[in-house]
Amino acid sequence: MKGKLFVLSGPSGVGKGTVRAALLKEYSDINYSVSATTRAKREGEVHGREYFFVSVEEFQEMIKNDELLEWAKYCGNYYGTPRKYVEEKLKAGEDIILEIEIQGAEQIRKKFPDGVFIFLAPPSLNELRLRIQKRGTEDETKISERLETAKIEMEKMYNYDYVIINDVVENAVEKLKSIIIAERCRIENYIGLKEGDFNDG
Ligand SMILES: Nc1nc2c(ncn2[C@@H]2O[C@H](COP(=O)(O)OP(=O)(O)O)[C@@H](O)[C@H]2O)c(=O)[nH]1
Ligand SMILES: Nc1ncnc2c1ncn2[C@@H]1O[C@H](COP(=O)(O)OP(=O)(O)O)[C@@H](O)[C@H]1O
Repeated sequence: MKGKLFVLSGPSGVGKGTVRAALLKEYSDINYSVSATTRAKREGEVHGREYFFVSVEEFQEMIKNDELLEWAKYCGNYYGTPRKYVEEKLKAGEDIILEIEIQGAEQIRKKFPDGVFIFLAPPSLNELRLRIQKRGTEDETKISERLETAKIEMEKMYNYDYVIINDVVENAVEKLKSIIIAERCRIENYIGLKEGDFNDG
């Protein structure tokens, strides 16, 4: 069985990282694709764990060499998904989750129409501002920029397969798990398999 591609998207500060980390604690059989970025490393971030932190030149080289499945410029920095890891895992029958912004998700949708696209939405824009402020990783100018971007991003919600409103983290994680369980049970996954091939417990 080919692996499934899950794409978690939504505005900055909505809680994608928080929800994804909680999911991965429980679902060790989902692989997280670490992105490349040109943005400055935040305190506590580790190269190869949160991101592969690269220079603009290195990022452009990756684009040129077709090493990225998708990439986007977001609030002044480049972000992209390394192709090799994702392709290898899917081919090996393992599931992958991408946590990316909206423009990147649109590119992935074109390349992987069978992917599962999940939009994480804030309870309100005001709550979104509070979350970004509380996280304390951006100054006021950057926060305003992200909030302006968020307004445009919210309009894209209807292009997704699922919407999860991240009111309480535990509830959002439960919903994400339910989506993953349901998607793994789809009849399409079993077409062409023989009884002896059923191995998902
Ligand atoms: N298109 C794309 N977006 C990404 C990728 N990696 C991260 N992002 C998104 O880029 C945006 C900014 O990320 P970041 O600077 O880490 O801020 P944060 O998500 O608010 O913590 C977020 O919406 C991320 O989900 C990627 O590989 N491709
Ligand atoms: N459901 C929630 N309720 C309250 N705060 C949350 C919730 N989900 C995430 N947060 C907080 O909001 C901030 C942004 O979350 P984060 O996961 O970094 O968002 P993103 O990855 O989408 O930018 C963090 O400080 C996080 O602890």
